[in-house]
Amino acid sequence: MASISGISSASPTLKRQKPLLKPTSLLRKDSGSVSVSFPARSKLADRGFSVSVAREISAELSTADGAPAKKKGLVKDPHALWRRYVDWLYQHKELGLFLDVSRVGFTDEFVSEMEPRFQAAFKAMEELEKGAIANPDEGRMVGHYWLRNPKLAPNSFLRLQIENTLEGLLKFSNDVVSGKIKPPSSPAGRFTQVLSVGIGGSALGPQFVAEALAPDNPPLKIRFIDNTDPAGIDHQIAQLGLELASTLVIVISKSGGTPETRNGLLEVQKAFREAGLNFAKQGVAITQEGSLLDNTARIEGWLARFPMFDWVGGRTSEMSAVGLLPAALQGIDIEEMLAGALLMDEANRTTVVRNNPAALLALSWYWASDGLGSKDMVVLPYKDSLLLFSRYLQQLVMESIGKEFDLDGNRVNQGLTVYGNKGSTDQHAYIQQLREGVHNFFVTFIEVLRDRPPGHDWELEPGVTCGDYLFGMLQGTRSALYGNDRESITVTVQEVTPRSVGALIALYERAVGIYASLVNINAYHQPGVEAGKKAAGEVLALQKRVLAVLNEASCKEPVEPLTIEEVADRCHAPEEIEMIYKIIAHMAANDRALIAEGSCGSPRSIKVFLGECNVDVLY
Ligand SMILES: O=P(O)(O)OC[C@H]1O[C@](O)(CO)[C@@H](O)[C@@H]1O
Repeated sequence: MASISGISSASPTLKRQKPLLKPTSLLRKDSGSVSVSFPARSKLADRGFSVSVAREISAELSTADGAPAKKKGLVKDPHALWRRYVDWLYQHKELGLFLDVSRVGFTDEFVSEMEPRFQAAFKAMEELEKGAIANPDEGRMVGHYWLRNPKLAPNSFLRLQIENTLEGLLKFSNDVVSGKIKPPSSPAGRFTQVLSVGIGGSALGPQFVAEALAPDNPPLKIRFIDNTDPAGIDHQIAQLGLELASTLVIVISKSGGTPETRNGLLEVQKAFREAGLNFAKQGVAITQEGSLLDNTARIEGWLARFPMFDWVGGRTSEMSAVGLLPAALQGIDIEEMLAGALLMDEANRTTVVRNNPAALLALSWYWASDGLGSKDMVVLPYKDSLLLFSRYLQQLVMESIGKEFDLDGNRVNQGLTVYGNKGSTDQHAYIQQLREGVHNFFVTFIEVLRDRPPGHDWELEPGVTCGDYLFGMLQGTRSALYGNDRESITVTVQEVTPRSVGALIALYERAVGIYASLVNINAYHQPGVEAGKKAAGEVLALQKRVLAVLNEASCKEPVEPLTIEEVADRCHAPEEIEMIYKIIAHMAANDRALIAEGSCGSPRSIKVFLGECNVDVLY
């Protein structure tokens, strides 16, 4: 199998004992002085990849007079700043997209120092696009770039898979929208609603795109179940009401075994049964071939199944069936989304950093956060329809970059925190802190030049429209933050269209990939989330033991209420007493356990039993 040149595929766990280099004094950029020293220089420095190298670059970059480059501070002279703006402004003519990194303070020396690392990242990206095992821990190729340009796929089998899936989902969505494919027993005579069941990468892209691009009156309206919260699920089903009969349920899960999604499916199927509806005739699965979900859908004869490919990660799946099918059903032009992404990918293939928008983003992130995630990325789109972009980017960036080990097995605890909502709304919330409070962030403004469709604008005061205010708020905040040494990036698009949204997604997917190479981590796996899933499984297993113990005591004559200590002892899990208390408190809050004595506020006082004895499970 191919592997990316220059990147070791060694298992991270093999070398985890390596000591972490710790700065002996703090890096203080804000105070205008940088003071960092290290107990030892990393052996990896020469390899041009590791986090310790990032620290060294931050610390050692020198100007002609020997002062650290970062000590220079931000350019403030208006003429020099204008020159910097013009010099660094990136424009993608065809997409009408601009990227301004002039308000990030990287120096020319820094850019030169980073050049070899960028060239290595470009090489790695080239290998990835050719089909290298770019996700070594999972032994997987990483192929989301092929989705918008199937000719790039490393073999004709994969190319055909992509093309056939796209063709199939376009036909399916056309048939649903036109009413050729219809629900079996709806008075509407056609599907009117989509209920999407999925979580994480199987929800965030479709949610973002729906909010950004769905027309005011879509052919099918979309709702989401993206959690195992029973009340949230009930709310979605209740909102559908009688329209459940004309709801197309799309269950999305790459693995086909994610518990939250399975629970959502079971809850929806129950609602269908209770309404006397045949779920299979209204169910669609998007999952890997042969997964549990795929097999269920096949055996139960669901309306349709679409593949999720092994080589597409959840957080980069918006241009696969995961994102495209829900979008198409809402009347969104998915071919335009793909075209925008393709154009952006092409631009991101240049190996000249200043002409490569994704590289410019990665460069800015690296500078602003010292290649260590020392500053958070606040994403502020000044456009309501882009509200969910920050939430979408949160997963894309944090699940990709937030890693314990680098590709050489060194413990690095990398990350880049992303949060934000929208402007100017957030100016009336937390931007007070950004301007004046703790300096632990940089901002990305997303600017949309077109305020509203042509012909609808009016001046709400002489010479000023509503959109002018939005523009003014963005520019004012950018200036005010910079005036207080807060760095920012601005991405500008003409309009929020399928093409520009496709381009934005592709821009950030690539920036994440390049940044991951710069800091030498695997962007394409997520070992950390497994720990939480495993622990949740253990809690549920313990709950079953607690139930069995309570059931046995509750089947006695007379019923024997138990203290938490007694339950823990009888479960042979005295060390789990706190968790047992929480399990019992949760069951009591849901009327599944009854408190005979005491109250949950004082755990030692409780005596608990079950309202009913279940003789079938007595052991
Ligand atoms: O599509 P699936 O397999 O249900 O996974 C959903 C999400 O869960 C994660 O695996 C994290 O638990 C994400 O990476 C993924 O997008």
